Amino acid sequence: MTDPSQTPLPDPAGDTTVKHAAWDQARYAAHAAARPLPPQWLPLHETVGETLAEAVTAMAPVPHYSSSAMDGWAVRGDGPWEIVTPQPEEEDPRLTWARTGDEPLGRVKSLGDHQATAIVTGGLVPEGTTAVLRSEWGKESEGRLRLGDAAPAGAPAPGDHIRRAGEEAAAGDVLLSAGSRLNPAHIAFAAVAGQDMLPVRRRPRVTLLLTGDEVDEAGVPEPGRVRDAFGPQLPQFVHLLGGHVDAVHRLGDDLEVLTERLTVPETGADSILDSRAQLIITTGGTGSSSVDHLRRALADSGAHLIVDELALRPGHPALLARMPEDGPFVLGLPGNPLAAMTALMLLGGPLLAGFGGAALPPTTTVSLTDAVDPFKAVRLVPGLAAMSSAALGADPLAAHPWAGSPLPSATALAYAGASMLRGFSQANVLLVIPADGVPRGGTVVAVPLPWL
Ligand SMILES: Nc1nc2c(c(=O)[nH]1)N[C@H]1C(S)=C(S)[C@@H](COP(=O)(O)OP(=O)(O)OC[C@H]3O[C@@H](n4cnc5c(N)ncnc54)[C@H](O)[C@@H]3O)O[C@H]1N2
Ligand code: MOO
Repeated sequence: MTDPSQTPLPDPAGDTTVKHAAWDQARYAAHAAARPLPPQWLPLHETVGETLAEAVTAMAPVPHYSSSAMDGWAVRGDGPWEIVTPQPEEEDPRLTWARTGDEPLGRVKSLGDHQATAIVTGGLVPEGTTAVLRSEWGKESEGRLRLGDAAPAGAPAPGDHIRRAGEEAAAGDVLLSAGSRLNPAHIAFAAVAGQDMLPVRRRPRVTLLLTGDEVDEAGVPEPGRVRDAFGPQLPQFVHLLGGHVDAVHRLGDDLEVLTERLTVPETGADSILDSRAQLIITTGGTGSSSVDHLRRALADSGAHLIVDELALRPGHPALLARMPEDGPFVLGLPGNPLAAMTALMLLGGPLLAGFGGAALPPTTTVSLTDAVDPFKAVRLVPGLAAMSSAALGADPLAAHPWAGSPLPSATALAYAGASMLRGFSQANVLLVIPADGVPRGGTVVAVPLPWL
């Protein structure tokens, strides 16, 4: 396999800056920088799509009582059976006294030999019940129940149509494991197992600062202006990576405004140093022109640079910093749209996973359907891989390097310039293409996009 980075990984505890980080150094340093936030308990209906922080166990046996699976009769022993009916609750005279006559009379609590009592699906079976006879197979007359003509020989077999308490799970059984991405089926099962709230990974609060005087929010812009590629999608992209965007500010290109936004003290409803914001993502202004102010604003505010530029294209001016005194992290995404997306994947994804206490998001290995030309630097190229998310985390080369199983194939997509989105719009991975290029059939690392 062609591995473009043989450089040592940074010390996560170090106070150093990784300059010109290789793709894997960037991921590692960003992941190691975040301290996991404590899990958050949410009501069941708010947990779909969230990641379970701890295993979920059954609060009680599932099902928690033995019940009938059919409408019919609970019976004990062989027929014919004497039909018994519910009697008033004699122990409590107030219940008998208050009855109007139409109300149900409680239930038959136990059956003697050759007794039966009517039961509906889901009904609690009386003690001593040996089977449930479904309504189609029984015939009632003069207080007795017999097998009808439709009943097969031997019906009902012992245990027929009884859902036994605990047959699905015992109390304390692990039903869902930590790290599961919760779907509606998980929630339904947790509910019947008696859970009301689930512990999920906390999503760090993210503030977006979108810079650029030339950016329009709608329509087709005049020449010289650009349509905003970030505002409409970055909150959702951040959500897919494990964060929650709760504030978006558009700043234009102004050093003072940017510095103020990065450093306003923790007062006022509009503050971005509000204790809820763990990460500030900026777009644009990472360069060194007269209208690019991010680096200056960070230096003026005493921020520490964790990653200073990436040794690849597009995305090279990206940075990851931290405001002083354990303030928020600052992820500086370049203004070029594809450069911003590659930097978000290499720095933002791992950082947000680290906040959630999750492992570094896996990469995988793919084999290229076509050759890719050399370039002056390592490139991240949008790619379309013939694989599903099920294959992730099970990189065939990493798991079984000796097995020689076929790798998923991937195609490097065209329109992959730093300012372009056409290739990215068709991609499900970012391919790490070494500067030497790759021959047809060559293997490369693929960084899965969160919609793979
Ligand atoms: N002399 C040099 N110039 C540039 C270099 C360099 O090394 N030397 N690097 C180039 C690379 S690579 C990148 S990436 C960009 C970095 O740009 P900035 O982060 O400073 O971003 P801006 O200058 O503000 O904008 C760049 C480009 O992106 C467009 N942009 C900005 N915001 C948006 C948005 N919300 N939606 C769509 N497009 C946006 C902006 O209009 C510019 O076209 O610098 C290169 N230059
Ligand atoms: O590296 Mo720039 O970030 O090519 O787009």
